[in-house]
Amino acid sequence: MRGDLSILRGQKVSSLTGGLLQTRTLCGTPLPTSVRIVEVGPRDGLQNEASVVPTDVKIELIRRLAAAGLPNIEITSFVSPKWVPQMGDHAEVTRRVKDLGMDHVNYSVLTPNMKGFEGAAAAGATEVAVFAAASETFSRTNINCTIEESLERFRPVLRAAAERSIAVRGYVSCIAGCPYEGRVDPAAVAKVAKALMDMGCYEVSLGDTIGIGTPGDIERVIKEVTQYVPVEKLAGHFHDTYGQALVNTLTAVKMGVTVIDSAVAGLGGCPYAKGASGNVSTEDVVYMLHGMGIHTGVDLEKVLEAGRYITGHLGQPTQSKVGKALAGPVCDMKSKL
Ligand SMILES: CC(C)(COP(=O)([O-])OP(=O)([O-])OC[C@H]1O[C@@H](n2cnc3c(N)ncnc32)[C@H](O)[C@@H]1OP(=O)([O-])[O-])[C@@H](O)C(=O)NCCC(=O)NCCSC(=O)C[C@@](C)(O)CC(=O)[O-]
Repeated sequence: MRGDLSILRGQKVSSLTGGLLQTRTLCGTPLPTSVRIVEVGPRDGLQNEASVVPTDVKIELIRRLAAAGLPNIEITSFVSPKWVPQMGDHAEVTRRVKDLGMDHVNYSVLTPNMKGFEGAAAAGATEVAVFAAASETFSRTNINCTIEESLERFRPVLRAAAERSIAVRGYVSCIAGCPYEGRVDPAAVAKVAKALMDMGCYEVSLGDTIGIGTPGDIERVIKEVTQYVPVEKLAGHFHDTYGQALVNTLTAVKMGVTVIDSAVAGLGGCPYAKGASGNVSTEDVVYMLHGMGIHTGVDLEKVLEAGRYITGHLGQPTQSKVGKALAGPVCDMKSKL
């Protein structure tokens, strides 16, 4: 028997963009009224799985996430199938989401260079994401070029995207630490974030790729980055390797970040950051935000169902604390709350 989630349902936001009107507080800190969640499970979640998930399963997962009200879903990446075979069906996934009839959703795909962008555009992508890093060694390991070279590769992508009215999001990886270089200077993060904004990204997601940062680190990085990029243009992307992802999410939200990346069932990881665990789970983020009266427009029960669907397929337990709690005896307590 599952707990009664009815009090969490139906918290629709009138606008699916991040809320700027701050009416709630936490320990005296104003909080946003709404947060936009970017679901990265189908891409970040499945790129690191040992086996390649069948395209039909990916499409069904995306359908369920869209039906849960998630406004943004990152569905795949147009990278080399030799490097990341798990995303080798990128063109088919991109084409098939259009048949789902979920017009309220922005579907985005990763594109590291013009070859990726051309493939994405040919498959009908309407939003792409370019991804850089704040660490040289991670950049070389992940995308086989220096940070500067990666930015040079992105410029024509941004130009071509503008010509075709395709929106471009930017990522900066390793904002708190690098698996090869250790601690990363917030100034290095700010430099890359500013470069991505200057070339036309509509938003930059700050990725704690290896989940090593604590709230103090996240505060320092956001303070540094917001000297150059307005906080409304930032998203937080936190992995949970050290159990800090949810508290780092809260730290970002308290600092005014109103866009949070998360993955259903806490799936995720980067093939070039071995040992890093999944993203903060969408279920846990939605539970926390709704509990604080912050709207997301997401139906928690439906995300939980999507989580059960994909973990059932993968034969793995969910990494979502809420998912685990509601599958166990705690659910009886929850229904009495
Ligand atoms: C970036 C490349 C492609 C450069 O790879 P490369 O080998 O340097 O590229 P190249 O230009 O030298 O070309 C070599 C071969 O790759 C092909 N190629 C070239 N570009 C593409 C492309 N776009 N799509 C498909 N194929 C491509 C190209 O056609 C050629 O094919 P060949 O002649 O050998 O048959 C490669 O390094 C790669 O695919 N890397 C994988 C990167 C990746 O997917 N990483 C995981 C996602 S990032 C992440 O998870 C972090 C994030 C975003 O979540 C945020 C966070 O948590 O921090």
